[in-house]
Amino acid sequence: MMNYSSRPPEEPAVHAQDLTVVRGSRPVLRGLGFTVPRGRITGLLGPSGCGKSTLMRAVVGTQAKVTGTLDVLGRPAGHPSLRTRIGYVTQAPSVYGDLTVRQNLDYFAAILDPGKAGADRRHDVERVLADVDLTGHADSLAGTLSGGQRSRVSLAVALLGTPELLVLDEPTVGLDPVLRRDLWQLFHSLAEDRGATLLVSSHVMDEAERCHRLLLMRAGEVLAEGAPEALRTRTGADTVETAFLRLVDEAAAAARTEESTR
Ligand SMILES: Nc1ncnc2c1ncn2[C@@H]1O[C@H](COP(=O)(O)OP(=O)(O)OP(=O)(O)O)[C@@H](O)[C@H]1O
Repeated sequence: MMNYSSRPPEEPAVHAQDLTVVRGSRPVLRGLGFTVPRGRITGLLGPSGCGKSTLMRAVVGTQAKVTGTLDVLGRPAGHPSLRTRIGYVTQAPSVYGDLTVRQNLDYFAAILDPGKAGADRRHDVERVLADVDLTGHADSLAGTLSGGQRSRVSLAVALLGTPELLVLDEPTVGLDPVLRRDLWQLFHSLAEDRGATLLVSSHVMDEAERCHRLLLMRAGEVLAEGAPEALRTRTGADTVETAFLRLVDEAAAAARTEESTR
């Protein structure tokens, strides 16, 4: 299988220090420090509005008013050389409804690498169709697909360039359990067989166990990072959801102590 990453695995794919993002007039990410290891699936988990999409936008270089350090694949986030090395799938599927699935992929493949020979491009399109299990729908108009199928077309677009880093914003939202399981299997095969790094956001805590590593976020801050098992052990919890709630309580208690000693 194709290997997506040629870098040593010990260098993190993403390294953030004192990362702050202001949206409107308000800081929505405040002094974050974290790493995303290469070749692993890192889950970005936290409640709605805690800043997951903002953090992902900062990583892919589309977010304004970012300060602090944010290095991605060894370059500052947003560096032009990163464009072809990162695949980004937003929450809103970005495909043309009046083109078939294959036409969408042909179109994006041509934009991504205009110089590529037609046969190689067709090979790429067939590969990503198989990856997201849409070969049987290749000639359907994208506009006639279900929401979950359209999301998978967006994911296929992101896979066209064999990116080293895939940033997926809530990719399993609204999918039935079978499709969710299949997508997680694909994520694992991308990481384990091809060496890709995945940063996947979710506000569903039961997806946490499917990740190698977690960044737990709340209100613009990273509460904790580590493997699901380590976070459960550290907090004496049975599930990541309970671990998260204990970490929230711990953070609130620490804030009260700090307040009372001022
Ligand atoms: N365009 C904007 N202008 C100002 N504030 C914004 C804007 N977009 C988002 N925000 C604020 O930034 C904060 C973080 O939003 P963000 O979309 O990153 O959260 P999220 O964790 O991804 O939420 P969800 O899970 O609902 O997608 C929220 O408080 C939100 O209100």
